[in-house]
Amino acid sequence: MTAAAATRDGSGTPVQHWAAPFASRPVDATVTVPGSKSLTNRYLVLAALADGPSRLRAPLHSRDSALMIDALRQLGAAITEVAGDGAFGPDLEVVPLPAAAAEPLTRIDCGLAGTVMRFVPPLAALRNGASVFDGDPHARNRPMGTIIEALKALGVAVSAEDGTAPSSLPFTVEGTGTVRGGHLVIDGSASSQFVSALLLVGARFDEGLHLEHVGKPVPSLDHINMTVAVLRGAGVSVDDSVPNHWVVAPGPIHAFDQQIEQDLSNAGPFLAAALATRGMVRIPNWPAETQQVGDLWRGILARMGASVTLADGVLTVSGGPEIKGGDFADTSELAPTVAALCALATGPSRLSGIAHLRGHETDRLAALVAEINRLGGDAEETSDGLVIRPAPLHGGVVHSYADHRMATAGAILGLAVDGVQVEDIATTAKTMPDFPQLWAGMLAQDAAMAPGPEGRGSGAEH
Ligand SMILES: O=C(O)C1=C[C@@H](OP(=O)(O)O)[C@@H](O)[C@H](O)C1
Ligand SMILES: C=C(OP(=O)(O)O)C(=O)O
Repeated sequence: MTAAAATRDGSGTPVQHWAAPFASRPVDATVTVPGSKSLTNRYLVLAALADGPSRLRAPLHSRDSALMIDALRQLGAAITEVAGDGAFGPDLEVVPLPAAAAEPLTRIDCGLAGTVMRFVPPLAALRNGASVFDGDPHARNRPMGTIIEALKALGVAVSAEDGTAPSSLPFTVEGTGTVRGGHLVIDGSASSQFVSALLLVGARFDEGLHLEHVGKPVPSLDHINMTVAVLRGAGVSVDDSVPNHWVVAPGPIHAFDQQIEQDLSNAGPFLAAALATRGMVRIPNWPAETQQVGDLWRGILARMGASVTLADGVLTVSGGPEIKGGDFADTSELAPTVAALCALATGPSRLSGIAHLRGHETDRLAALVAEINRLGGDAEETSDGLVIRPAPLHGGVVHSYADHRMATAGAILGLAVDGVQVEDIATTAKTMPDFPQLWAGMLAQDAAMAPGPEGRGSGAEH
């Protein structure tokens, strides 16, 4: 690792800084990124509930997928790594959860993974035993009330160790092996993952599930559409024809053999590098059709002034003479990357429809404002997003708040602003353990990185 400096975190532990490579010339690179977090963790859950053994080809191997694998193993699934063709690690074979015999208490570590803390508790309700859920310190701040209340409304006991009614981690799910299901009303406005979590298991409820959302709009609808698509692919009948209603018929979830698409959201920082350096980045194997929110990059980056083409499965993005600001609504998990580009834009930008980012890995709206402004930028929070105006940026430390997307946002800024250091780049392991190496590899293809006073240009952490 190129450790330019270190500060200490709240417990006094030194936190290393990563000297973000500064690009003295345009990048010109072809990049492949690891498998999709959202697809990997959905297919792992479905495989654990399926009617036979399943295989995931080219899945993501990262902290979030490892947490999901561990959680499903705790619940009784057998998951083994088998050699495959993926460039980023082995395939996975999954033997589903056994039928519900009485099982001893188990503990599930959710880390900071929203997919684990939201998707696994409903599964634990189908287990005949108690499961204790907890996670990283910040995980205890993430919204969980909707899933806890949903389970209780379904007749599943959820308790806290001190006997109080929990509204966040930690809590215990007292599974009995079966859930009746039926009509369930929730408020899914704090996270689409509440809806996805319940839909993923709904077919295994005795009466299936008619899920109804009431309240402010559910965010990140692309992720719910992804859930519906993977369920249908496994033979589950889902009716989503009425807005805010999803009807999952009871029945088997069929075992599958599934290739996992690369993570198009994580392709974002690399595509952003084309704009930040006025260069060109190509991503092969871009799916022709996908439910991933990252497919929105094609429109977003074009509106920011890039030339974007998708031909023969290769997405090519070329940066223009300037990065254009604009209005960007409902960018979901893409927002930190969009915000980093907006901080480099020549005109003002407004990001909206992302109030729920306050409940992500960190309060992303506050974190983006603090870190962009720390580098001399001009960002402010609105009720449901951000306003970012052009301002000359200077070097400094970008804090990552244990948030992988804050760290990669810092890397993007560092391409265009000399002297940026990113605190705790290793936090990118949440969804992309190889990020420092992939970033360095992208830049090495250009072989024109500016050597700087603190070892600029190596970029990789070892
Ligand atoms: O279901 C999923 O895989 C995800 C849903 C979204 O959550 P929110 O609806 O909380 O934004 C997204 O931001 C997250 O990164 C992944
Ligand atoms: C919000 C995110 O993650 P999680 O799945 O933990 O909610 C994210 O990856 O941007």
